[in-house]
Amino acid sequence: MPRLIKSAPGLPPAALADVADTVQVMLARLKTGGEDTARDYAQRLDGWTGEIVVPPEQAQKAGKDLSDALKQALDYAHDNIRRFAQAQRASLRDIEIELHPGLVAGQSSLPVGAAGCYVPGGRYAHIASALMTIATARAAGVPHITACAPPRRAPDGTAQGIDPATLYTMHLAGADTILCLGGVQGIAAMSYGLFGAPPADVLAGPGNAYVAEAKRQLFGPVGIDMFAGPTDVLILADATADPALVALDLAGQAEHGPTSPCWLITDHEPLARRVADLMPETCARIDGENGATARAAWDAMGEIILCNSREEMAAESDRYAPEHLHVQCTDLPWWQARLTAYGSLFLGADTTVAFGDKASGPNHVLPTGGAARYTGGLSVHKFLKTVTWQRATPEALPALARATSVISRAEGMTGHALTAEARLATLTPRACVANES
Ligand SMILES: NC(=O)c1ccc[n+]([C@@H]2O[C@H](COP(=O)([O-])OP(=O)(O)OC[C@H]3O[C@@H](n4cnc5c(N)ncnc54)[C@H](O)[C@@H]3O)[C@@H](O)[C@H]2O)c1
Ligand SMILES: [Zn+2]
Repeated sequence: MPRLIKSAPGLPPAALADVADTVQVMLARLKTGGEDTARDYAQRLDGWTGEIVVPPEQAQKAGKDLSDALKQALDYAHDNIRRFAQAQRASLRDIEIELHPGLVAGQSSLPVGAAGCYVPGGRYAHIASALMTIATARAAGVPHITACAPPRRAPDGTAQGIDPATLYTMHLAGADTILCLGGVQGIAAMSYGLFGAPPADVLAGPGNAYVAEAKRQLFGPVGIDMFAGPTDVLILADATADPALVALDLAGQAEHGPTSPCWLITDHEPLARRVADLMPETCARIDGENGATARAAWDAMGEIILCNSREEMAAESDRYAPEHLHVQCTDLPWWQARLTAYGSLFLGADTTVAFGDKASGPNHVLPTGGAARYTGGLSVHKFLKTVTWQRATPEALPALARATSVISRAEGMTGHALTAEARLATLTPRACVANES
């Protein structure tokens, strides 16, 4: 049986009901009040009274004050993320099959007409998120991409436009319309087609509880990538792992926020104890407020689980179904073959989760809170529809129409039977005989 070396006391029950109620009221107001209501929320919640639509020239110009090092890093990350998404798209092949003589059916992947990409920006400037959603929608072939991000606050509290690096990246990744709008009002503007953008068919991108709840409530008339909660990470480490590096990887991801779970599963008790000892000083290595955030997340949400074997470790990991799963053990092929529930897998001590968060290629928008049991992360597939088609010629009709007629009558659906039988009636006796023989 696995044993807890450090347990997670958790947080006081979150006011989730409040978020749901707030979002419901906001969406209803935004639906009727449109752009005026969106502007009103932008002012009230984010202090923003400037233009909502950012012209492409302004987005491009936002790059001029960025350092060359940042622009090169963004180009590197964009190239990896775009090429990974393009390879996903290329892996999808249309199919066509002759099921019977005269009966042909097929399947194609078609992009949605318009995507809405949310780029979060309240606490941090999530520059990489712009690449993850927009470049992926572009690779899927979506003809119109709207992207929104909240205005940032200057140190004196006054609202300014979208963070310049984020804005530049939204343009770089290929957004057609950029809105300076955050939270529920941003999601609603993209979904309802405000400010000149076409209404989104799919909404994608991470965000805080208000953003996630707005997407959840709008789902139905509009598609969403997934419902995302606080980010989480799980590290699997054996006796060969470096405790200092494991502690740093846990603390580094705990920086996301005080509600972000970070778990360590190991079969080596000295490692478990050493990491537990190292965590406070490791969190303190992270500058300023972020160090305190990581420490709060570790204290409330961090867990260390000691298992008796690697089989037990793998089973326990699958039960957690983490968003990010980092294996710092020997025999990586064994782990890759064995593990079945994760958003994205990071194989080996050299492959830190931050690589995937920022620059390596596979998407960082991933299922949280155990949702990796039933879904993977954001990919071109979320912007594509798998549609089917079929064509029947007279040669197929005797068998096909008869089967349809018999099943329809057995179901009591006479109208359906009649439509099938009418096709049989169009056949010349010769065709019928030819097909029956
Ligand atoms: N899993 C991932 O792939 C991933 C990547 C990047 C970011 N994230 C997540 O994105 C989130 C970013 O959150 P954030 O808050 O910093 O930025 P955000 O952009 O998601 O939210 C900011 C907006 O929240 C709205 N808001 C704030 N308080 C409100 C209130 N009381 N009522 C109504 N609306 C309110 C404001 O309109 C503001 O514009 C984090 O939870 C982070 O973990 C996840
Ligand atoms: Zn991260």
